Amino acid sequence: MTNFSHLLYTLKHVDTPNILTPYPSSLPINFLEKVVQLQIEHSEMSGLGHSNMSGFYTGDSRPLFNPNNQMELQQYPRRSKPSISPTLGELLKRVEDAQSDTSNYSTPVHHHHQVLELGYACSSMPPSNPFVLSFNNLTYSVKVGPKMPFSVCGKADPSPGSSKTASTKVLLNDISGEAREGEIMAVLGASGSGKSTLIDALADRIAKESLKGSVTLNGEVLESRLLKVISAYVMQDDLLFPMLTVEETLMFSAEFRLPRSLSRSKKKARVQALIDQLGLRNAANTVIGDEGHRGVSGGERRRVSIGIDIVHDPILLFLDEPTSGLDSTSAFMVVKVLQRIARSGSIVMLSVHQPSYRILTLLDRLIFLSHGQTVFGGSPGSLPEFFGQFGHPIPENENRTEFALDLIRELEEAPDGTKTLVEFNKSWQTMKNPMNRTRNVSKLSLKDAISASISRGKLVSGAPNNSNLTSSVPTFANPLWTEMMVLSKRSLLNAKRMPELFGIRLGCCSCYRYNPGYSFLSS
Ligand SMILES: Nc1ncnc2c1ncn2[C@@H]1O[C@H](COP(=O)(O)OP(=O)(O)OP(=O)(O)O)[C@@H](O)[C@H]1O
Repeated sequence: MTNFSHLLYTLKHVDTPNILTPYPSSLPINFLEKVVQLQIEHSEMSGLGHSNMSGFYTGDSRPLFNPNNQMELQQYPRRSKPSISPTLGELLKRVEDAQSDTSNYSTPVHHHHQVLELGYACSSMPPSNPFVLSFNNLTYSVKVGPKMPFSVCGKADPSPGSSKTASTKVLLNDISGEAREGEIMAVLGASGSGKSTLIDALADRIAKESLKGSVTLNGEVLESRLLKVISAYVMQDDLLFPMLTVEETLMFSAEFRLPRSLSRSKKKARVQALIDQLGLRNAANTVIGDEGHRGVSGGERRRVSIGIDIVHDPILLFLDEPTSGLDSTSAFMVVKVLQRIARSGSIVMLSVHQPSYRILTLLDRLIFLSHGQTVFGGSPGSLPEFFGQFGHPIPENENRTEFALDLIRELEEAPDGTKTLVEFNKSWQTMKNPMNRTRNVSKLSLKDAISASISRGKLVSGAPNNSNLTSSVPTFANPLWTEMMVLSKRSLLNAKRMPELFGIRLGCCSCYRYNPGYSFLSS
């Protein structure tokens, strides 16, 4: 068996599919060495070695995939305590261990895998100080109405009353909540309720100056640069190259985002692992496709999009409507993958329009929005109690979220709107959790928590272990020329497989180039 097929074989037979690659997109080239150093320090401190592998298999032992690498849909999720899934570094370590076990014992094999020698034994137990993302009193408003006063050369139109009728639209109004490592928090609400705006606000994708309130991770305000390194944002639209296969697409992402110091074979191994984790084994060699070319299904496409963004195993994962446009089975599979990502030590925040009952069972916390205000915040299990006490008990056998969303819509049409529900939610929150604002129980500082996370195999930060995280987070994993090369190679490969499109583009470029020149000459 070749090394590569052995890797695949082993991946199929390890107990969990949660295989994420632990290198962030924005790591410096020397980051790897820092991680190695940290890992060595960690293993020295904990005294852990290969012999501790046995403890590694505890936690959620339910397989996500069946032996044929299809996503296991029959195993209907039971609501239980969040379990821990190993990180990609841990899984690859297993693979490499398995490889060395089956190799010739008399020949010492020197795998250069110290990068992957993470504190894997830690995964057998949940981290005692998980990451806690808190957002408090988030308020965001924009100016709407007539255009900004006409400005010439940066000077505003001084005519009186030119901006008199401009009004302010509040998109988020005093939103608070808390999301924890290992959990999926879902933002629900009707169209236009502010779901995407909230996700954007948390992901630092709207102007900080216009956003009031605070977003903290483990009690510390998140700097934009640090957030970039430890988070990923998956957009609603899948912007993929149609003529690349799933495997090629993920490989280009790995080459782009993972540091140059990581060998190509390791990147390949990570992509293979990611393919299994995303349940894309059967589609690995299928092209993405578009209107003119048959390709992967919508659900597979969405999972490829997610894979591209999580190739670096982020701590925070934001997704804007990851299930939109998918049938219920595909949507469930996407959220199931997200649950595994969360269980590996991430916080997953997503917006969702109307989750099915099955999807609801995968979500840990919900926030319902109405016109930018919170009308419910809590676990899916507390929905019946909440609406029961509000005087609108959810009938048995009724989809809880559908009921809640229908009721919210009805209230929105009433003269008083959702005011009573907003007020009721506030008093409910105070009653259920009087210490709401101080529930951040993580005793670790953000820097230590990130270091601990790295030592578990989630290589999430480009910051050195012993430096000021917020001031020295580097931005890019690879130099510009490497990125340019990867992007060009990707475009060329796609164009080569679509010669007709390539010809049209070439024709257009020639026209654009020669037309102005010809006009200039003839004038
Ligand atoms: N820059 C802006 N200026 C004015 N209004 C805006 C701006 N951005 C968003 N809005 C409005 O804010 C409201 C919330 O938008 P948002 O996209 O967050 O809603 P949503 O709940 O995600 O909707 P959907 O489910 O349809 O995506 C909408 O009414 C939208 O029109």
